[in-house]
Amino acid sequence: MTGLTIGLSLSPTWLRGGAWRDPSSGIEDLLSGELFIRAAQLAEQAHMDFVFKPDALLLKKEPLVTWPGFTGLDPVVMMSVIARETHSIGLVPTFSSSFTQPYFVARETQSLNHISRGRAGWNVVTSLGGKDNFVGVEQRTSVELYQDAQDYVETVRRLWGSYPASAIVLDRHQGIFAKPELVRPISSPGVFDVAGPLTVPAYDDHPLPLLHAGGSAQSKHCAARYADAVFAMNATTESGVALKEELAELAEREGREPTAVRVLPGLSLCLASNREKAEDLAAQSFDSYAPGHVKHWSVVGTPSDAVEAIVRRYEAGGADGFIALPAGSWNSLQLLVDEVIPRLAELGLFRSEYHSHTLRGHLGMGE
Ligand SMILES: Cc1cc2nc3c(=O)[nH]c(=O)nc-3n(C[C@H](O)[C@H](O)[C@H](O)COP(=O)(O)O)c2cc1C
Repeated sequence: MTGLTIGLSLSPTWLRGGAWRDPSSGIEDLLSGELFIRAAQLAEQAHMDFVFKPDALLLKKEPLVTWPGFTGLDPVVMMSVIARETHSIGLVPTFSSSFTQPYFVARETQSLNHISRGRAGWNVVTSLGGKDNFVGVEQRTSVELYQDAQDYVETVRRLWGSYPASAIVLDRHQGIFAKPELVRPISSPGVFDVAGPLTVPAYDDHPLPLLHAGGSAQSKHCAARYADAVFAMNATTESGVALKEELAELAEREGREPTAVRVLPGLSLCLASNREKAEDLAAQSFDSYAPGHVKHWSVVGTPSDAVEAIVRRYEAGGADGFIALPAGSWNSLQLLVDEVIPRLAELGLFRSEYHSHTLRGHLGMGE
């Protein structure tokens, strides 16, 4: 595996704190999709691997006084709109394995994969919460949630394969649409008694790339078995190195390559043309919410500071890339796109153009 993997979080971190109050923030378009189309188009301009939509299935009322908090669109609806306004960038919505049904998730993600012509992935989470919004969901321990998550992912993968791409014939002359003999019901492991087949044929005969976000021992076992990348919270290089080593060992035990699971820490980037301005921006935008909110790896400084921090961590083996969480203002995202990523490309650590138009292709998993 060579080069960085870079994703952009479409949780508008750059509008946090007081930043949304700036007249040019675009906050009015938070729910029209325009805000995220603009961000995704910028990410595509920098040839990033994917945009990724975190999700919450509950709303906390208190933060709404000062900023949007969990206010936001449904991930697949948002990604479907973005798919029509972009051409190459990967699209990774978040779906919980704790509350929703595998059939539903298999169908949504495979539909997005068609609409985007092979650019969809899935961020698997066991969820921050939301149990009370779903009928018939029991309280489960972390161990049970992750056991279910593994069965869930397995079921979704089998559903994706239940109506293979090769079943579609489209022979106008003979009037044959598909080969029903290739369409098969599935057997589901564990608690998910799902028969299939799916109504949506597979876009191609590969499973969609999986991202996973979590931190526990169970999460790492789940990632080692199924994930192609993890969205991690590694504030320090040392913790990133340790996570990479642990996942490499666990992946090998699962019969996978030690490099199969990329470690992508969240990287909070509060950028400006000089350090003083960046510090001011950080002070303004981080002021109004709880201290310690940036638990993530964080750079407050110039684009050169960001390049240096990224190169240092990558070369120390503490990350395979990062998920950008721009902070402070739109300008942090603009500087990431205009200065940080082109510099990484000049250093040979990132692509300077797309060589593929699918997410699998960007991740070097074959077309
Ligand atoms: C970096 C990171 C990002 C996460 N993103 C989400 C998310 O978008 N939606 C969600 O419901 N849960 C999210 N979670 C929560 C996890 O799904 C999980 O429920 C939680 O971390 C507890 O599991 P753990 O003990 O394995 O960390 C995230 C967790 C981490 C560490």
